[in-house]
Amino acid sequence: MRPKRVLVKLSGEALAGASGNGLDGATLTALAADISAAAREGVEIGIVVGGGNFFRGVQGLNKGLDRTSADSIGMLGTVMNALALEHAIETAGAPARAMSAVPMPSLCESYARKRALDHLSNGKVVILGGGTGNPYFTTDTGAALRAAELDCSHLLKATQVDGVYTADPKKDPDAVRFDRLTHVEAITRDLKVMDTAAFALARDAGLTIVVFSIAEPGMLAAVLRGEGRATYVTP
Ligand SMILES: Nc1ncnc2c1ncn2[C@@H]1O[C@H](COP(=O)(O)OP(=O)(O)OP(=O)(O)O)[C@@H](O)[C@H]1O
Ligand SMILES: O=c1ccn([C@@H]2O[C@H](COP(=O)(O)O)[C@@H](O)[C@H]2O)c(=O)[nH]1
Repeated sequence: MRPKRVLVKLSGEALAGASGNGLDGATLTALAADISAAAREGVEIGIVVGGGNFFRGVQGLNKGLDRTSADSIGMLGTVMNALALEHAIETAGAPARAMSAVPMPSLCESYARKRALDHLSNGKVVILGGGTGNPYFTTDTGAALRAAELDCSHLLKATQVDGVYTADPKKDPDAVRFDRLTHVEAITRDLKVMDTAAFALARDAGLTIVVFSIAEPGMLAAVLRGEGRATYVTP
């Protein structure tokens, strides 16, 4: 695979390193170095970053928050991650621009498709915070949406596991890994590595999803070369 433009869904939880919470400096630096190296190979890279290291909306429900407020807090977490990544990627040597789906102009640029496309074609890594900008969604769905509207050929899910399994491999030691499957199989088997809305949107947009572990250094560049351990979800 030598794509022109890709959308990476980067796990928020991965930014926390071993602590599992917030931002870990060494982890952020290592991820930024990988992203910057991949960008230097000439691929246009958009990133939708998750927020699992700060807050997921469902956690707020246990604290008595209503869903909309809880999701708003979750979206703010993803913008914090986008700002941290923007700085770390620029420090690693690639130009980067954070944009937020929730306008907060004193902190970063608001998301607009044509501006994002301009930044990408000018060689900037574009980091998209705020998911879709709406409650009741996830950053997986946001990633599928942005991949479709930014004309990306691939949605690369950079996460904590090395592919899609028959069940969550963190919980089920008997889970079996797929090298390849279709969007319809992922939906009908209810595989929770991404939510159903994200799989459905990716299927409708004809996007190939590549699921791989971002914990392994150099994996993003390897996946872009069509190498490395990953599961391919294809139409
Ligand atoms: N069938 C499955 N195959 C692979 N992983 C699965 C499966 N079912 C559940 N998972 C879990 O899904 C996780 C990825 O989902 P999720 O998007 O919630 O986390 P993330 O990538 O860390 O993003 P964030 O932290 O930003 O929310 C994996 O780490 C894995 O534990
Ligand atoms: O479009 C969106 C995207 C995200 N949220 C909220 O943010 C958190 C964190 O995102 P993850 O995808 O779980 O990493 C999510 O749980 C939602 O609460 C949102 O409301 N809308």
